[in-house]
Amino acid sequence: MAHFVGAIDQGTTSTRFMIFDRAGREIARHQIEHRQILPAAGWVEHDATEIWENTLKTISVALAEAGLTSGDLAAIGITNQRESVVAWDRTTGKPCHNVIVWQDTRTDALVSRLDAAFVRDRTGLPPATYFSATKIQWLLENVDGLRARAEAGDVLFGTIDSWLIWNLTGGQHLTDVTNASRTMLMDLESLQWDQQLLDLFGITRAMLPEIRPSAEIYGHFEGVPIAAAIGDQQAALFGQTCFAPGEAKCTYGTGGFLLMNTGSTPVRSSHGLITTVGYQFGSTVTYALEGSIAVAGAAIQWLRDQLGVLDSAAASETLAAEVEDSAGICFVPAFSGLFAPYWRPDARAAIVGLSRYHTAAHITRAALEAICYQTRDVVEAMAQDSGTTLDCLQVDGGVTGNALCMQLQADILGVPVSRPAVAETTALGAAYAAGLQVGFWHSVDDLRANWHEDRRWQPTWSLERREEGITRWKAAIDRTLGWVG
Ligand SMILES: Nc1ncnc2c1ncn2[C@@H]1O[C@H](COP(=O)(O)OP(=O)(O)O)[C@@H](O)[C@H]1O
Ligand SMILES: O=P(O)(O)OC[C@H](O)CO
Repeated sequence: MAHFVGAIDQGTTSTRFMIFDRAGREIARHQIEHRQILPAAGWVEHDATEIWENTLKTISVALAEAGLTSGDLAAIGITNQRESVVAWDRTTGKPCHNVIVWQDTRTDALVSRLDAAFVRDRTGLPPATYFSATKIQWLLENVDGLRARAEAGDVLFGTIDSWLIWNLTGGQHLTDVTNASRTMLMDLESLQWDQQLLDLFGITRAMLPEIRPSAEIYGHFEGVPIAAAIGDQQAALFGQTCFAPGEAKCTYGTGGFLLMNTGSTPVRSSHGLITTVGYQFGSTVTYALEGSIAVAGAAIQWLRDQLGVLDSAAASETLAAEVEDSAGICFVPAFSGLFAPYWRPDARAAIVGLSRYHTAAHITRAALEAICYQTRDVVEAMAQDSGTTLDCLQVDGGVTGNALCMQLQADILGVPVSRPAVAETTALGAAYAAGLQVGFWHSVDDLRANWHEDRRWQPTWSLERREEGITRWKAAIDRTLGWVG
């Protein structure tokens, strides 16, 4: 009898395999970072083979460390960084190019030619370099011989879920609907590839995977059913047990992503949010509104890796705590332009207000504040679009390990911030979806009972201080616009 469920969480910076028991408790995990390949300004790539090898390794090490074998797993769920595109050879299974990552802005010019109203209406997405369609178009137009091979049926495309399903199951070319909803190629109502969009980007249907619900048996790996695939932010929504309309969470990883469950109908945004599929079980579809922030923890990574002012991401908390505030500076980390709610590809990052007085501690504190101000911007847009004002923000993801940042978030939002006991809600959500599919869990009520609060931060700033900060932040945003393009 299998007592556990496993989840592969293939994120932007690392791949982890986690094992959960029936109470949703973590039994084991193994995590491996992969290389961030930055070939030119604005370009971000990963090595698909490295990601696949890391996936295999994390599964075997986590099982070994827990003293388990694959036979102890009732199912495996997959969750993944979304939008990033892989192209691979159907016969050899070898990638034809590096993964073009969601943060990559090389397709700026292709995006600027799109009819924004048409794309938004069909897909729920504002045209942006963020999504998969122009990345596939770029590969077809720029990799020698790729279009001819793809049209002959020799090359397959997919997001990371498809790449992992293909490798784990020995050749199933499938994707789940939440990932498909991020490609800018899927009709949000029919949940199928849209022929007009395929024609627009020069993509043929046979190059793409079949779209399937978020939970079903896609195939087997070492005899274990691969029973769910779900984009990482939607998985976190599920792992945070936001099953009812109006329930929302914010995940702070490389980027930041606020998602609100909107029930069985797609809610169209008029305030700069995305309409997306939350999850699909059988024929029941749940939609979500999403505020996507391109750079959250990535700003801390940048301070660590590019500027070298931090030894580790965690050191950002101690350094930022050395000063009482950011002494009037603002850091807008628009490295990939600005996503929600601005959608300005022409923005680039800036630190404004600097004088000789300022130190690395002020800049680090401003980076943490930027994560929180960006989140406040999307919380505001969410309230305008959904008519629902959050009275508490449920949070998760790597950055939530930073207590100072979460205190700043409560201060800047003016509402409490709550972190669950299992902060790895992305992996947990994928495990939940897979476990429900195979009957390991029986209903979402079982899952709700597993949610426990670990820590809550209460707002401490006066309204005046909050408003002053927001005004300064908006002025800083204005200064980043129109820098490129
Ligand atoms: N204590 C911390 N303070 C601030 N940022 C952190 C902290 N720990 C991790 N991070 C940031 O969180 C990100 C990793 O979080 P994770 O949820 O694993 O992201 P992803 O799924 O995008 O790979 C990195 O960008 C890292 O810089
Ligand atoms: O890998 P993460 O957690 O930063 O998530 C990336 C998102 O899926 C991009 O849309």
